[in-house]
Amino acid sequence: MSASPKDRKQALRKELREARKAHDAALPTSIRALILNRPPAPLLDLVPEGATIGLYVAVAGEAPTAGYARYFYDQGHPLALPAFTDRSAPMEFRSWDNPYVEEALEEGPFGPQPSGDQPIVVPDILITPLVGFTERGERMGQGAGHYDTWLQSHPQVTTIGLAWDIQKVDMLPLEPHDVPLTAIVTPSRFYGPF
Ligand SMILES: Nc1nc2c(c(=O)[nH]1)N(C=O)[C@@H](CNc1ccc(C(=O)N[C@@H](CCC(=O)O)C(=O)O)cc1)CN2
Ligand SMILES: Nc1ncnc2c1ncn2[C@@H]1O[C@H](COP(=O)(O)OP(=O)(O)OP(=O)(O)O)[C@@H](O)[C@H]1O
Repeated sequence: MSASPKDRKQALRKELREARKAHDAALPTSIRALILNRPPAPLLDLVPEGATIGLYVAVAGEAPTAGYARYFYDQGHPLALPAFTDRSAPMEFRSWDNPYVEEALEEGPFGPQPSGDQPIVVPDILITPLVGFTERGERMGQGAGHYDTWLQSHPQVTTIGLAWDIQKVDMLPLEPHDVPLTAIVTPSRFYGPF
């Protein structure tokens, strides 16, 4: 019997997480500071004035978001980050006051997140982490279904995947709940809008 999409995803996820880590670790510090430092013009074309931008705080291996966070903040956009009340709670977004101040965040079950005092918001533009993508806008994440579940109840949101070029694959095992992206940005290319 051939493996199910879920099993094939898990195997590919392991491979791509390792590739992503190795790629990131091999980047010279002086180069890393320049990469994905400012959103490219085709991304800005998708962002209305005043739109709330959902971001993520990158962990080791992930495409960095600090430059985009500061850029959008400087342009007057409200920012938001994923937040969880506990490990089994669904993902929500809470306001991110100030991307220049690290202490503004507290430790959540999946990393730094805004404190529970911050209002819950719905981003208009969502910049998502990913483990793998295709040039057709298909996305594979960490496998917890956090983004797919949230996006299913917020289908109007514009979703932008942020990734290293090496995370592109020809095919992803897909399941019916997988929500495709509006566009993808890598250090060398812009894919979409689809
Ligand atoms: N930076 C970042 N923030 C994020 C996500 C993400 O992928 N990256 N999420 C995405 O949904 C949500 C949190 N959900 C997560 C669910 C599972 C794992 C996870 O399994 N992590 C692995 C390590 C992965 C690696 O080595 O790259 C682990 O803990 O073993 C991480 C986050 C929201 N915030
Ligand atoms: N819309 C949904 N409704 C209910 N469960 C879902 C939904 N989307 C995903 N799931 C659950 O989450 C599990 C993981 O899904 P999948 O492997 O597609 O996650 P992913 O795309 O890698 O992660 P994410 O969406 O967090 O980035 C699925 O097996 C499923 O049980």
